[in-house]
Amino acid sequence: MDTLWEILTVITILVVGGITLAVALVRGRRDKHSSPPPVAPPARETKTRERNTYQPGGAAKIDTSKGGTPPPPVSQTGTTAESGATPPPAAPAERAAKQGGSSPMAAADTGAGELVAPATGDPVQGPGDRAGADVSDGAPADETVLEEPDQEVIEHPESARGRMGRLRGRLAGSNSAMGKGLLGILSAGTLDEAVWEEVEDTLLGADLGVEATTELVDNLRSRVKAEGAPAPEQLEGWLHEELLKLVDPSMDRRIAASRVGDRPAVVMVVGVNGTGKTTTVGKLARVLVAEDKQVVLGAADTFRAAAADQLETWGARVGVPTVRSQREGADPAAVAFDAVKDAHESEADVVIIDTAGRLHNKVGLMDELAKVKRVIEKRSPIDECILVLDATTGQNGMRQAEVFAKAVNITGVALTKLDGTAKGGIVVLVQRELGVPVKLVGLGEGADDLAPFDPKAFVDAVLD
Ligand SMILES: Nc1nc2c(ncn2[C@@H]2O[C@H](COP(=O)(O)OP(=O)(O)OP(=O)(O)O)[C@@H](O)[C@H]2O)c(=O)[nH]1
Repeated sequence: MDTLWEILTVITILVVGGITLAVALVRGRRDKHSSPPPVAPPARETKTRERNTYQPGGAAKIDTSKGGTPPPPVSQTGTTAESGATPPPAAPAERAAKQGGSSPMAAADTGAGELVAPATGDPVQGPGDRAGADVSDGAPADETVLEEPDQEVIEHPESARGRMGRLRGRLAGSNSAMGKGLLGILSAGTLDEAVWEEVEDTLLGADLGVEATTELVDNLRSRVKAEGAPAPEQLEGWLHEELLKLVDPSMDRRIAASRVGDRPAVVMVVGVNGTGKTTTVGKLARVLVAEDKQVVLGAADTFRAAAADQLETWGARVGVPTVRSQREGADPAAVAFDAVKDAHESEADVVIIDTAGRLHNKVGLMDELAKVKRVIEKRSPIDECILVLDATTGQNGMRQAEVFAKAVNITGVALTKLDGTAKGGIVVLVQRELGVPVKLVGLGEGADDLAPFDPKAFVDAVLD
């Protein structure tokens, strides 16, 4: 009997133990399931960057085919861009490894030459020479952010088509004084030595430059000599022809803003501060958006924080993203590099890089621009380098142009503030001195007051 009890007790203990174990196991599992899940890294938000859907009415006038092999079809659904909040910056070391270069950039402050601010004539200066403090060449280390525009507030920029026609009044307003003056002098009576001198003075006063002035007057004199005293209309016709010859309609004024093979076109914009550089980049973005181009802006003017804000605002108005640094004084080459990278990844048509126009001194600025150029070229060739010149600055502007041309390979000029000067002859002077065409002209402060330069419309406006 005792044995029976013992067996029953053992069985009971085993059963109770088993049940307890089972309950504990079940609880344990439940607890495991109800515990908070491990914190997963935030999913990378991918944002579809939609193509700007604005369709310009009629054929756009600006020719953006330069350098562009026919663009491969770009997905209409757009391409992905990294989260708008945080950029995709690779770690500095990773970037350095990828890009190879590591030699520190030499300090650039040699104290040599200064650029002069166009409006004030003051030396342009800043708090320090950033180039001297830059990180290693080719290893951009500053964090950049991609500022995606708010798609709901997109403006529809005016098509470039016929802009110069609309803006002709502005051009004529200040420059037709020269044309009228010339026609007045030439039709006043006998074409003697005094008249030709007066013609020369008028042309020189319009910043045409000595060489072009002499050429134009010599040609006119030869025609008069060969064909006898002309009627005023004939003389006007000759003047028109000779001026047009000087402006040179044969120059290639296309802007490289179409995809080149399987990559975006890269446009770098340089110029002294105050010439209208950032404004021109913003206006150019609008021109390209009006032509249904997918544009990315790079705010590599990190010298002044407000410049990046200004650029971002221009971009946001037309749905164009801006790659920028939040830090004033960040490495501009890093920003430029990341902008080009973003444009590649988002399969944009073109990336436009705004650069600084002011540094401690000329040498520092030129070294920085040369570095920006070199670093961009580690990722992509530069297809266009546009120098922005203020038309009102005359010879000073020309000196600036020569300095910039030594640092970077200028491929075209944007001549701003032509609305506010009677010195339209600078178009000819710039082209001759630099050997590159004026491609764009700024004719006002309005958002759509930038026009592709049209030699005939220009000469018409001057002589009408
Ligand atoms: N009248 C006129 N004003 C212009 C034109 N283009 C630019 N401006 C004005 O010139 C001023 C300077 O323009 P910005 O674009 O800030 O010049 P910036 O060269 O970028 O100068 P920083 O940012 O200081 O380097 C602004 O007030 C513009 O509105 C133009 O074609 N005509």
